[in-house]
Amino acid sequence: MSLRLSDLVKRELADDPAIKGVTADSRKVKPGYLFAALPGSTVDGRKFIPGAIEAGAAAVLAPDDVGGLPVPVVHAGDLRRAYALAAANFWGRQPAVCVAVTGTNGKTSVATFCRQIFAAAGHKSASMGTLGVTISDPCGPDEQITPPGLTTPDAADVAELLATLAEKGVTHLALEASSHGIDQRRLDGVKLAAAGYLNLTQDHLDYHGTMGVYRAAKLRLFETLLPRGGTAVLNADSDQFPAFAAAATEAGQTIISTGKAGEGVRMADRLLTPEGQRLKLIYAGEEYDVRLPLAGGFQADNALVAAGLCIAAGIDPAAVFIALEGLRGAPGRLQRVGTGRTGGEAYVDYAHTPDGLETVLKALRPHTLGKLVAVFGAGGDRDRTKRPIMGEIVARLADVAIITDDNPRSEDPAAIRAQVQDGAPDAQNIGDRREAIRAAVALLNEGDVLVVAGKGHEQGQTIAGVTHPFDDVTETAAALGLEHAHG
Ligand SMILES: CC(=O)N[C@H]1[C@@H](OP(=O)(O)OP(=O)(O)OC[C@H]2O[C@@H](n3ccc(=O)[nH]c3=O)[C@H](O)[C@@H]2O)O[C@H](CO)[C@@H](O)[C@@H]1O[C@H](C)C(=O)N[C@@H](C)C(=O)N[C@H](CCC(=O)O)C(=O)O
Ligand SMILES: Nc1ncnc2c1ncn2[C@@H]1O[C@H](COP(=O)(O)OP(=O)(O)OP(=O)(O)O)[C@@H](O)[C@H]1O
Ligand SMILES: N[C@H](CCC[C@H](N)C(=O)O)C(=O)O
Ligand SMILES: [Mg+2]
Repeated sequence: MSLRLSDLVKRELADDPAIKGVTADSRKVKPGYLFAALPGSTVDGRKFIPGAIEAGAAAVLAPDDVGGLPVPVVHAGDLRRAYALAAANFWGRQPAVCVAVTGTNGKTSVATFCRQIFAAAGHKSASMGTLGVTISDPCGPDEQITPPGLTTPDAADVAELLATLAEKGVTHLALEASSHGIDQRRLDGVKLAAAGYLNLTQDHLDYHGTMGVYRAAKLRLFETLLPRGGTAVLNADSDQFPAFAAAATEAGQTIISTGKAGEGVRMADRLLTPEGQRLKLIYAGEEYDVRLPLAGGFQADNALVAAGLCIAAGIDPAAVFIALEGLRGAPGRLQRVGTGRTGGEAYVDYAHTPDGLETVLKALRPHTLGKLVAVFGAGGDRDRTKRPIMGEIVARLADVAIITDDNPRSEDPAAIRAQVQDGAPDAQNIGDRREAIRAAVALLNEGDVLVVAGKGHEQGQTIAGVTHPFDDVTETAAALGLEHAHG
């Protein structure tokens, strides 16, 4: 079957060429492609129309009149949405059941939990997000089909990946909806059965400007992306829960609220155990006693949202709660690395926001008989206003704070560290991350706990536009004198 431009943009067209692909990047255009000329945040895609046509573009999607072109031009007010819908129409197939999750922190954890629960219930499943795309086959090993990249990929990549997953027999997909991704319409072509909301705390103000605009981006998942009749799974313990519940109600969705204040999946009790935690959950009047093999109250919050999404996706609730007992944490999220030569435990975690740091340090405190040591930093070319707040939180909640570099990107690393230090005047300041990790490990004794925060699974340190290989787990294990990190 050959698709015409009119099939993609759903309009009657006099000039209706066959379309062979859809992209917003002129460098990816091949003969017969539809090129979407998106005015971006750094360059104006309209600049690349001549190059795209030279490369063989058969049609152009543009925001306004771009003047006499030799190929048909389709205009759209909401161009990014039109681009996402055209890509979805081009690629066609999607896994039968897609669920999405948003929140400042915890999206990757929830997406990987959903993938595991779906697989435990016998479905070929996948997750898409910060860690890339991973498929779980109930009868075989996991398969990673794309490496880590954007949390929510470009709309054409999303459409192609969904078609690839459906082709591979994946029936259940959980995807991360970043605020950038929702705002830039990267998910507008995805047919969602359910959507989850975790929390809204400070991050990304460089992009959104204010918390109100940031919140509006996340609300759009419920206002626009999740259809009427879909299920909204909402963490009732978040202070922003009322706004998300109101949006879901307004949009005609069923709500499953979760957490201590939840009425859908309610956490009636939580007990710390050496293996993780024991949860008493109430769902539809039934009580479930769940041994969650993960540390940290935040992982219980994430597990409940994942459970709600899987129930909304049609999985038998009893099977969902049993599956929680087999969950593995996402790599680099409160991942235990090992024990120091003179005792103490070291963890790698991905906390890179004020609330993430506060949450992980509070989660580790009950496991710390001695001192709590934190190595952390803040990313360059990202929200600057979060830096001193992150410093203040670590200075308050850890016993030893060591500020180091975390992807300074194009910024001066020492200037970023100084901004973090504004909130943590007494913290040590060691720019070189390897040296900072070694200094922290050297402090460890029996009963102490170290968390190396901010990079989690990342495999590189980006300095002045160059990414140098760097892995917190490997570096921490080496500093501990271990050959391999223990899980
Ligand atoms: C600020 C931001 O989100 N930018 C993303 C956005 O870029 P943009 O639309 O502003 O693009 P631009 O660079 O101004 O270019 C405009 C247009 O010209 C096109 N172009 C450009 C050059 C050329 O030669 N030819 C050409 O056609 C581009 O493909 C684009 O369509 O769309 C691009 C394509 O999808 C993304 O690669 C790019 O991500 C940049 C690299 C990025 O770093 N994004 C981060 C901040 C991000 O999106 N993070 C979120 C959140 C993570 C979290 O939750 O913490 C994520 O989902 O990963
Ligand atoms: N529910 C939660 N509440 C607060 N903090 C959390 C929660 N879940 C995870 N965290 C913290 O945030 C870190 C990142 O978790 P995760 O990768 O699951 O979040 P994310 O939303 O996918 O992040 P990103 O925005 O980079 O994609 C964890 O390592 C932990 O420190
Ligand atoms: N998705 C997040 C990841 C931040 C990870 C941290 N290591 C950093 O570089 O700031 C972002 O792009 O803001
Ligand atoms: Mg993520």
